Amino acid sequence: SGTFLHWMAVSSPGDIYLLYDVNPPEGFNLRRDVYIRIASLLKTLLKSENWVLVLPPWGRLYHWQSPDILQVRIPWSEFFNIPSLNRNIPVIEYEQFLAESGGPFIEQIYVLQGYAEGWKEGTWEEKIDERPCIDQLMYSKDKHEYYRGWFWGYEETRGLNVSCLSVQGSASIVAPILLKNTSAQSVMLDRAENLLHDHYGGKDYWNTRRSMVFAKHLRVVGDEFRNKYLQSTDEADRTHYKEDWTQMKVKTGTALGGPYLGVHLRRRDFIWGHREDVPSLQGAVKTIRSLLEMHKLEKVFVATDAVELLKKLLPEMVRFEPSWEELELYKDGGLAVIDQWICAHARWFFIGTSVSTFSFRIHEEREILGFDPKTTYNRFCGDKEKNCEQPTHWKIVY
Ligand SMILES: C[C@@H]1O[C@H](OP(=O)(O)OP(=O)(O)OC[C@H]2O[C@@H](n3cnc4c(=O)[nH]c(N)nc43)[C@H](O)[C@@H]2O)[C@@H](O)[C@H](O)[C@@H]1O
Repeated sequence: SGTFLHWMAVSSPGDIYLLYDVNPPEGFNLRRDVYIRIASLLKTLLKSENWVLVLPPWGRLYHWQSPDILQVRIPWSEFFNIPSLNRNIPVIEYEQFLAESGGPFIEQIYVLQGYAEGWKEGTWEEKIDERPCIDQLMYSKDKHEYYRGWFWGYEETRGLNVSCLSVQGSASIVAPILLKNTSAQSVMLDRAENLLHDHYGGKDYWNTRRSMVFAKHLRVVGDEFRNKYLQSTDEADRTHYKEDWTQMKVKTGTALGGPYLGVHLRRRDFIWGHREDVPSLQGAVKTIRSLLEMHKLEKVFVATDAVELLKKLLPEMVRFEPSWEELELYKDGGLAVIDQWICAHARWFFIGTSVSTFSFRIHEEREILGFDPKTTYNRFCGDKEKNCEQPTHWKIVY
């Protein structure tokens, strides 16, 4: 329908589709990071040819274990605003790719991998070469010689060709191969997390990051929660948001935020291996209580993946607790977005978990909203951590 086209990039015959996927165990916010790297590659490709990025459907993520809801084949529009993404690079959802390309085939799949020989110490060079596959392929040929594999839960999708690329370098290093070595109309890069950022924290990085505007329905849920339980409104907090990210340029320090402390406490697979930089629950609660006292705050909003254990130690914490209907509607990904959105609006201040990309994405959201960096770049320290280095401040390049 017309409305549908209006929301998507309008691709034309002759466009080449770029698809990608990420190592299965990686989480939501690490995947958002990989999107930024791929967007950078797409910008490079667009200088020579018309490419369109096909957004890899969300699903079957290791961390999304809420029972009784089917979390597979989730389009990006459930979590992000597609027109905003499109103001940065041309993107379409997988369903649109299927409709347009007329068949369930991806012509060329490149599985990205490292070099079997590793790299020589002291010499870093960017390189990419077609090489034999090192690990066992996650694709297998069926009786028609088509490749079957995991295509985001789309059982009918097949690959026509699979080969491996050893790569050591940033995203755009793949561009020459995609431009010269292939006549395929659809190319997929699997294990795309093997590519590094072209320029982490640069202008292109930030343009792509700013274009990742959360879906409106999730922002509205977060805003209503702020208003109802945290006395926080954009009016009073000076956190006016513009849906058109190209117009969103706030002077640092102008956002006030709502009268609460924002916390992201990552536990689960983060405490395996007894990491020194992650606090015990008791340690974290001690820090939270002293922060509340220091800033004379009464309320603390907590985003965490360790709810039950924390409830006993910090009964007064405010959390977004979805009803079953809300969980079914927003899914684990939507709840992550809502948690992040609320943490991003805390006044004084936000404290996250060391090296968690979930926390990093909150830093960036606060940067976009215009918070004073002092209120943002804080993390919990391990109980016995000696040098508890705080997160780096990444300034937006407009
Ligand atoms: C150990 C590594 O950790 C990396 O995670 P890290 O960067 O923290 O962050 P993410 O890549 O987002 O993965 C963590 C996942 O756990 C859930 N989660 C964690 N904390 C919260 C929270 O406070 N609220 C809600 N609603 N959900 C939470 C959420 O589904 C999120 O996608 C992973 O990406 C890697 O794959 C690996 O597992």
